Amino acid sequence: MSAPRTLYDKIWDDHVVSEDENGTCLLYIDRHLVHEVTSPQAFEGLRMAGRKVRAPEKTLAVVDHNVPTTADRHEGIKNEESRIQVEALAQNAKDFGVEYYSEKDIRQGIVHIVGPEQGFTLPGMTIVCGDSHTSTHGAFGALAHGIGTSEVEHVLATQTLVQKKAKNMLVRVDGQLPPGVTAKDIILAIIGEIGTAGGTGHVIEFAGEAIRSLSMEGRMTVCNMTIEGGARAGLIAPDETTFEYIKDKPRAPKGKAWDMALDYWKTLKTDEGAHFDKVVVLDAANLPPIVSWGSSPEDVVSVQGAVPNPDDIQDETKRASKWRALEYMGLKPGTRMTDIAVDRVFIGSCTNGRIEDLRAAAKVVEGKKVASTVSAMIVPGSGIVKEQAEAEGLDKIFKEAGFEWREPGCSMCLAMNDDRLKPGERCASTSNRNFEGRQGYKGRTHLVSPTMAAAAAVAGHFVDIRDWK
Ligand SMILES: CC(C)[C@H](C(=O)O)[C@@H](O)C(=O)O
Ligand code: SF4
Repeated sequence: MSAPRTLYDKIWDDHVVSEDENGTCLLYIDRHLVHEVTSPQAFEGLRMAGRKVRAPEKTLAVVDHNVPTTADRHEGIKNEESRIQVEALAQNAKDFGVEYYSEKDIRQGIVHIVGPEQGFTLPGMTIVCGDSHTSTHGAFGALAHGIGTSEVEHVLATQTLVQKKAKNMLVRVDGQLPPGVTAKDIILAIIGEIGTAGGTGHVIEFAGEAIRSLSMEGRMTVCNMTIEGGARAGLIAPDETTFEYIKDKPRAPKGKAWDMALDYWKTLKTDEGAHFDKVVVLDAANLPPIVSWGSSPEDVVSVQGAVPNPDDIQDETKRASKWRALEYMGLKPGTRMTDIAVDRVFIGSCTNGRIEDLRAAAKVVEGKKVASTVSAMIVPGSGIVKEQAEAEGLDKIFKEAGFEWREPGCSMCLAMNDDRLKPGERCASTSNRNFEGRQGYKGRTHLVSPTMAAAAAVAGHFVDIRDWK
């Protein structure tokens, strides 16, 4: 009998092409997602070396970061810099024979929403993209992580990646989530617990009853933010929920190929007794809805809590950095989270821009109005999400409540397109990063779940969604 292995061990072992004495491996890559920000130099490198894309059929390109979300897309992109980046990807995809979803394609959207939606993301695969939130795809039991631009070039040219194996970490969330508490709160709580460096050097497998009970959308939210906990990738073993989600996706295997794939996918779980280098256990029943207060995703507190006092921190460097965060955020220790007023609300991003997120938010705002002091918008994660939401009438609910209903893209998740916070503006955001300037110069970001963001839009300040009527 061979030694028991983790899910990560299994996927890793199945993809090692070669290994040298110091443990550096060449790993086969099954799927490569490409967006306009991190690919131009990579394609240029290929062009200069006279190389081709090794496996165009395993590569998929889509524009997301730079596309405007307001304009009619047939009018073209007005912002010069954005237009150049978008056109470069279109040209590169054409020159190298890679499938490409342009801003006019219904399948266009945020790369991490598009992959799963198309069935391009499947269990047991190695998946890379020149983007840190590639960890999202780990929700399917795929080994998925972000790579840099020189690695993008390497994968385009060879369909392999040079990698050293990471350590195994287990995060188990036992029990059931209370009503009003979501996948977003789980992952914010985990990062609050382990810190932004807690997963460094590890691949995290998420397990336990609360994780098992999540939909695929919820699992993607959890894995999406694994990178914010410092880990290389996040993984959730595939199960019936996974298979059900994948079944009729355009690129999912069909017929006999489906049956064979399913047989393999069912082996993708950690063996009993497999070794984890680090283990963290949380109880779902104790989790509240969470709001971030600072400029790091680890700066989190229960919505029932208050802005903490950095003076309570022992470590001098950390204390100074948290004071700086409070100054940036324009907050004082002791302020109750529910007393913090917001100017903007952003519901979208690869963390929470999927159909289920929009359904949950719509339920909260139905028949209500966005506060007069707030400007709020909904940005579906893809054209398919947008279409589905409109078929269900969610757009009407949002528009009647006073939300803007936008075109798909990364939007205000990061200040790379026209959607930005103005200096000093405070935003309840369903995205994943709250660094200084992330949503715009001097903008103030509070990370929350879609239902918490929706409720804040109506109330004008944070509210405990568990009290919502
Ligand atoms: C622009 C891109 C390289 C970046 C990333 O790697 O994650 C972005 O998507 C982000 O979320 O900060
Ligand atoms: S939505 Fe945000 S986090 Fe996701 S890929 Fe786009 S910029 Fe990065």
